[in-house]
Parts: sequence; structure tokens; C-alpha cells
Amino acid sequence: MASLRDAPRTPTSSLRDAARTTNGTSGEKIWLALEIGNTRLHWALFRGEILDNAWNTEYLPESIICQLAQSQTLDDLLLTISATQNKTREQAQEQTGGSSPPSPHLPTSSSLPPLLLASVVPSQTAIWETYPNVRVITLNEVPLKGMYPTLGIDRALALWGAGKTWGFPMLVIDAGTTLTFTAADANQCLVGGAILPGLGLQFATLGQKTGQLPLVEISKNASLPPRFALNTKEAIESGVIYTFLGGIKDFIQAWWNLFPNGKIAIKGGDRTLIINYLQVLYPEIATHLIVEPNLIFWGMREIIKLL
Ligand SMILES: Nc1ncnc2c1ncn2[C@@H]1O[C@H](COP(=O)(O)OP(=O)(O)OP(=O)(O)O)[C@@H](O)[C@H]1O
Ligand SMILES: CC(C)(CO)[C@@H](O)C(=O)NCCC(=O)O
Ligand SMILES: [K+]
Repeated sequence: MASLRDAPRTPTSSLRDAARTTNGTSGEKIWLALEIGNTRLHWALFRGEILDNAWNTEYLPESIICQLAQSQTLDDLLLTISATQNKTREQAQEQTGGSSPPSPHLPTSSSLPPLLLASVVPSQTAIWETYPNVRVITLNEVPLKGMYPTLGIDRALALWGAGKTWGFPMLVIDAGTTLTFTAADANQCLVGGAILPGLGLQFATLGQKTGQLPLVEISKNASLPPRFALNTKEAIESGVIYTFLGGIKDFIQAWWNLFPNGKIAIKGGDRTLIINYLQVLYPEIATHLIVEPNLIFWGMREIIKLL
């Protein structure tokens, strides 16, 4: 889905101007996209409007971010990021079946690529301000209509990216730290949505806030637990997983009641697990889902065209 959809508009912004100084072999402008989630960082390297590579890392220490700002080349920068992240990189690959930080064999650039940043963690946003060429995306730059002021930028960008890519009406389900539903109608106007604790947070809360419940961890290939469980671990799994999936099904049905031809896209670190479960429990729903981890990057790419 990294292909171009609309013709790019005339570049006018400093971001795009700056990007010209970091050309790849193809002459495309190289830029980095960073989404700061509540659990970890999500990165993408773009060449023009083509997503070259996407990967996840842990939060970086402030000292490393300062070091990044001193990088002379893109290669240096990517090396600094990946040097801190071997463990996370493997986990990310395992989880997404996808890519790791690009190995530093990219064309050497004459300066650092611009960094387009979207964050739902203000304390993290602040420490990226040392990066020389950073641009923080704000909600008013997302052309969705009817947004409320405290809507998360990740929700707005993912919805915008999904709608511009596959069309509206669009419902985005983000199964990350939190589970969110975010929808827009055919006029690209926010319908609204919902926020609840994600799978990991539900298990963690039960483990942390009770006297007798263990911390349950679910592997991404786990099969469905018995519905009526006869031990504590499976009772927790049953309770969390069946209500989670039942909740997703219920929101999807409500969505289809409102918009019978409404589209649905799903993203987030738990998407694979959820899709696997939905295929078993509600195959009719599973077949209708667009599974796309990079929705926020598609949203950013759309925004950059407007800058
Ligand atoms: N390698 C991993 N590291 C962390 N979480 C992972 C990993 N693989 C899968 N997950 C799952 O992904 C969830 C976090 O999802 P994701 O990475 O989309 O979160 P995030 O984008 O940082 O948070 P947010 O919900 O704020 O966007 C965790 O609850 C966990 O269950
Ligand atoms: C809901 C989360 C945490 C999901 O990442 C984020 O989008 C956020 O902090 N949102 C602000 C509240 C809202 O979207 O209504
Ligand atoms: K908070």
C-alpha cells in the first residue's frame, strides 16, 4: 500500500525543502516518520511518498536523542537508533513479520532527514525537540471534519490515512496499549469512537491490582482459551479475551447498522492475535477487515502532501 494515490501538491514547506537535501539514489526526498505511542516508538523511512521501511523500537533515552541530533549522515542516525535496540528489533520482527531498522547501507546523505513526529505522550514529544529538523504534527493539520480538541493525534492520523487509502465511511480499530474505535462518515467527518484498556493493559491490571491473580501473558499464536475455565489462568484469559472480541464484534455491528457499506481497518500491536481469534469466532467479520499496521504513516504521508 505504499503506492501513490493522488498527485503530490506543490511542495512549499520547509520540511519538504529540507528533504531535498537528503536525496536517495532515486532522487526521492528521504524523511523519517515517528509515532510515539504509549508503549513504544513506531518508525518509518520514506523515500518521497514510498514507505521504504517501518520498524518499532523502545523509547530512546534522552542522551541517545541528543546523539542522534549530532549525526552527520542518515547512516549514522540509523546506526545510533538500531544500536540501542537489538532486543526490541527482534521482538518487532517476530510480532509483525515485518521489518527492522533499515541496515545502514543507504545512500550517504549530506544532512539529517527531516523527522515528522506525531505523539500521544507529551513528555516524550518534549525530548525530541533537540532533533534539528523535527516537525510535530498537530490535530489542526488533519483535514478530518468535526474533530474534538482532545482527540488523539494517532487516532486522527490513522483514520485519515485509512480513509484516504481505502475510502470513507471508515472505522479504524487500534489494538495497542488501548483499544480504540474511531470512525468517519462519507463526508470525512468524525462520527466518534470509543476508548478502553487494550489486551495487555487488561491482563496487567488484573495482575497488579489484586491479591491473588497472576500476571497472564498471551503469546501471539495462542489458541482460544476454554470459555468456562477450571483454573485461574484460563479464567482470566477467557474473561478478557471473549469480552474483548465480543466488544469488537458489537462495535462492528453497530458500525454496520449506521453505515452498511462502511469499511473497517485494524492496526496495533495486538492486531494479529485479534484477527486470528476473529477468524475462528466470527469469520464473517474477519474477512471484512483491512489489516494494516502502517495506517498512521499513511496519514502522515497525506499530511505532508498538504504542507
Ligand atoms: N514487541 C512488542 N513490544 C511491546 N508490545 C507488543 C510487542 N508485540 C506486541 N505487542 C502488543 O502490542 C501492544 C502495544 O501495541 P502498540 O505497539 O500498537 O502500542 P503503542 O502504539 O505504543 O500504544 P498506543 O496504543 O498508545 O498506540 C501491547 O499491549 C502488546 O500486547
Ligand atoms: C486513546 C489514546 C491513548 C490511544 O493511543 C490516544 O489517542 C489519546 O491519548 N487520545 C486522547 C483522548 C481521545 O482521543 O479522546
Ligand atoms: K494519562
